[in-house]
Amino acid sequence: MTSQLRVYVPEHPLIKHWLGVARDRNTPSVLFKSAMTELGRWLTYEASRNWLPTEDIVLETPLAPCEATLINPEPPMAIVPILRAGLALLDGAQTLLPLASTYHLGLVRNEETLEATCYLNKLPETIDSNTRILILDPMLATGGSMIAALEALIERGANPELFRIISVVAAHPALQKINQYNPNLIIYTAMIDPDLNEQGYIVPGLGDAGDRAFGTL
Ligand SMILES: O=P(O)(O)OC[C@H]1O[C@H](OP(=O)(O)OP(=O)(O)O)[C@H](O)[C@@H]1O
Ligand SMILES: O=c1cc[nH]c(=O)[nH]1
Ligand SMILES: [Mg+2]
Repeated sequence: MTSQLRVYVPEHPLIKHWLGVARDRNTPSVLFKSAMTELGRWLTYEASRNWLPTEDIVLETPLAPCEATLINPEPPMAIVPILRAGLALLDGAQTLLPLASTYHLGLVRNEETLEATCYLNKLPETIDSNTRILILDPMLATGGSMIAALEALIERGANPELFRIISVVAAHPALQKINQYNPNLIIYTAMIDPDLNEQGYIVPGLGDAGDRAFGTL
């Protein structure tokens, strides 16, 4: 059996609500940023369900011994926001993963060729292959930026089986390209949109997520 990219679109009213707010062209930048924070929070919540390491222990309540399951703080964990737009998801993700290191990766698409280039790389030179890595980028359009990020992580030793990708709108062309690159990856997104326009923007999408989050339209 050949493997296939797993793309989860959680059915949650809060995710639908904040996606609607983010898509609306009349949403001002400050509210757009709040919507992204909330989407970062709830998509991370969904993605962490079968991903966070736990340990079973026995503790003492005030009354008796009791079995409990706690988060195991030992295995390394990292969040990689893809700047700029991925930064808008970071606050929400960090509230759920306070022990994770944050490695910033700045990528920008050339507006004509749609090729991504890296202008900031705060990844460590080597990454422990046991590191769970949450990659944040709200927009998966052609998929070029995400693949550049995946390559940078994998060449430093990270294990893609421990990655979770968080996006807000994922377009079919990006999903096809990521599936070709590595069909074992797992993506959590608020929505899958069908296509891109001639400028490489997702339609209907939500516009330029970086510009909307940081008020640079
Ligand atoms: O799938 P792709 O075709 O690569 O497009 C998606 C990328 O484009 C946007 O970044 P942009 O280059 O606009 O930078 P910004 O986040 O700083 O606005 C977006 O935030 C993604 O990183
Ligand atoms: O629709 C798109 C595509 C790429 N980047 C964005 O911010 N929006
Ligand atoms: Mg942008």
